[in-house]
Amino acid sequence: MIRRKTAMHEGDRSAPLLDVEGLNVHLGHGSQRTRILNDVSFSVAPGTTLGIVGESGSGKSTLAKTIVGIHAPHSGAIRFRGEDIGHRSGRRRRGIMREVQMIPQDPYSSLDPRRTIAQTLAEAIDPARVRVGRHRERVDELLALVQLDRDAAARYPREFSGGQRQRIAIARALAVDPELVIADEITSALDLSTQAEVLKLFADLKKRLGITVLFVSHNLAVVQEVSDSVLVLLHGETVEHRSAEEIFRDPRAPYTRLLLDSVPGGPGFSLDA
Ligand SMILES: Nc1ncnc2c1ncn2[C@@H]1O[C@H](COP(=O)(O)OP(=O)(O)OP(=O)(O)O)[C@@H](O)[C@H]1O
Repeated sequence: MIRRKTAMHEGDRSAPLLDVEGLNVHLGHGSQRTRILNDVSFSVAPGTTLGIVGESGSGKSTLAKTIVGIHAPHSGAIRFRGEDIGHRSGRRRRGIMREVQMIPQDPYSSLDPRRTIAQTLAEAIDPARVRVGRHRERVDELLALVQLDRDAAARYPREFSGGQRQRIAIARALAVDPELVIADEITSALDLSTQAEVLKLFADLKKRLGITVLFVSHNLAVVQEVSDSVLVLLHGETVEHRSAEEIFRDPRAPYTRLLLDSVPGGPGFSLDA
């Protein structure tokens, strides 16, 4: 059964689920090694969404990948439910990582073309929570959650459109009942009307399941639709980090204003579109 996450945090709603402090990340090798993230700090309360915005190359994906353990921090802390996971490795880190799921950017390359949707989803299901005999039931439940028919289970990724594939990628991320979902540019590979559909689904799921989300996008208008607070990155540094309402009503940094001005059709991308 899909749980509603916020119920788990009734007792400590004020404690952040994710708390990043003074994060520095260096990438590359030898003399090519450069600082990609510089002293980045933020925290995310359970059940809320932090939008992370910035132009291409600002370090958004590096931040997401460092949180899920693909890159190691040079210094600083990444606390998940109070435990510093940034420098952890091995079983404990893998255990925590099941609770943090990333939805990748490109639904065309993120699904294994040789596996049916049922196989892809069943593989992601947590064996500790769902008995093998109940996998099919759980696959159906996940498909329903992302509004796909049951018969999608027996089909292969090539039989689906980009938007449908991204729904499947969302279902796969939700298969383990994660506490934190990192959505990395989940709509950027889709056309405009499909973007709106996937965003609407994602926003509904977020509300229904009470999951905590890091929503990464270069598009401030998209971020506005789904975020409670926003972190604006430029060249790996924090430009602005405030509530979404404040940032959109009164952007302080010139760079944030620039991002808002560059939104096609002006700010206010609507999920009702
Ligand atoms: N593995 C790596 N080794 C060296 N430099 C890297 C590596 N990955 C990313 N970079 C550099 O880090 C900077 C930030 O890249 P990153 O992908 O995090 O930005 P982004 O904001 O997510 O942009 P995009 O939306 O284009 O992915 C870029 O200058 C990029 O060239």
